Amino acid sequence: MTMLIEAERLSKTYTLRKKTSRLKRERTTVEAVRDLNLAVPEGELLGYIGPNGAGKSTSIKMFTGILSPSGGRLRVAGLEPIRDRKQLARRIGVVFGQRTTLWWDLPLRDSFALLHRMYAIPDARFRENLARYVDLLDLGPLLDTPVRQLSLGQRMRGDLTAALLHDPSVLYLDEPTIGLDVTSKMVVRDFLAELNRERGTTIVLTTHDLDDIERLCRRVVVIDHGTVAYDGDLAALRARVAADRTLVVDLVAPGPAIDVPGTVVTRLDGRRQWLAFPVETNAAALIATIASRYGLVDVSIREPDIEDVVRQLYCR
Ligand SMILES: Nc1ncnc2c1ncn2[C@@H]1O[C@H](COP(=O)(O)OP(=O)(O)OP(=O)(O)O)[C@@H](O)[C@H]1O
Repeated sequence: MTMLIEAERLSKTYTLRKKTSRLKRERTTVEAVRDLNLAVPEGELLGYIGPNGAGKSTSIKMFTGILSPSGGRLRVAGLEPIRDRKQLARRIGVVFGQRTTLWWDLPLRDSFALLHRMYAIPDARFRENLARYVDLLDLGPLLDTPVRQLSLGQRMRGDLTAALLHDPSVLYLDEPTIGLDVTSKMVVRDFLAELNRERGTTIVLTTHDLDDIERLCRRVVVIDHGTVAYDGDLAALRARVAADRTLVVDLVAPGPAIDVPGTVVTRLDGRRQWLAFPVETNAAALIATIASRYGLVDVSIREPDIEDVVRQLYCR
């Protein structure tokens, strides 16, 4: 199996200089990525998820040759990202949901023509790819529209095409469905699934939308505190940590975390507390115990969903 991304004990430390007085500056360091091990084979559709500040963007910036690692070993498509970044640029595509790589004032068609030149894509291949993606993403009627006049969903379809015209082996997507309506999300997801299936493009997908993961990814890597907290399939992740249900409790007044054996408070917000408890626990008995010791106003039970699964993984 050919590995497209190989990271061994990869790390990145940021150094910050903070002004503490008029003359003094203090140096602090942030270990954004530490000892990260990851191997992504060709053709994978990988969900790369984790809480805010976990180190996802930093690691992806290293995978794409934008940031140099502080330590460890990294190869992408057989290249060393920083040393070989020009060669690497031809092998990868990047889409950021929050930003566009297209030229704001130019019609889509002209942005694509510029990319044709920048990547020196052979004419026939450019024409063939453009026709294919314009058809799949229904961009025909929009080719002469300036990017600034496109809706978010239309722009995302344009960005996906722009990232793929040069036939990259790996496509990195950062929140590709953020802000999109349900229909546009479906278009993007169907397109990515087909791209991976038909062309074998390796996809690394970062998203906070767990529906994206559920619908697309066979394998999930959870990053936490700069390192891999879980690497495996989604079903096994769910099985590993989803054995908990959540009791949402409203108390008469805010107070300390409820202390009842067999439960763990996972969240506390004013009068409301969230308690994780194993599926096999008798919920009625648990509620009765809490009611006998705390001033209870309301309770509800939530079955585990994938967000809980990830949150519980972090808690552990
Ligand atoms: N340029 C920078 N200088 C200093 N610290 C940084 C820089 N970029 C990121 N960090 C810090 O590194 C850590 C990892 O950040 P990173 O952006 O990689 O996380 P993330 O998982 O992508 O988060 P999010 O989901 O919020 O995008 C955080 O503590 C962040 O504050």
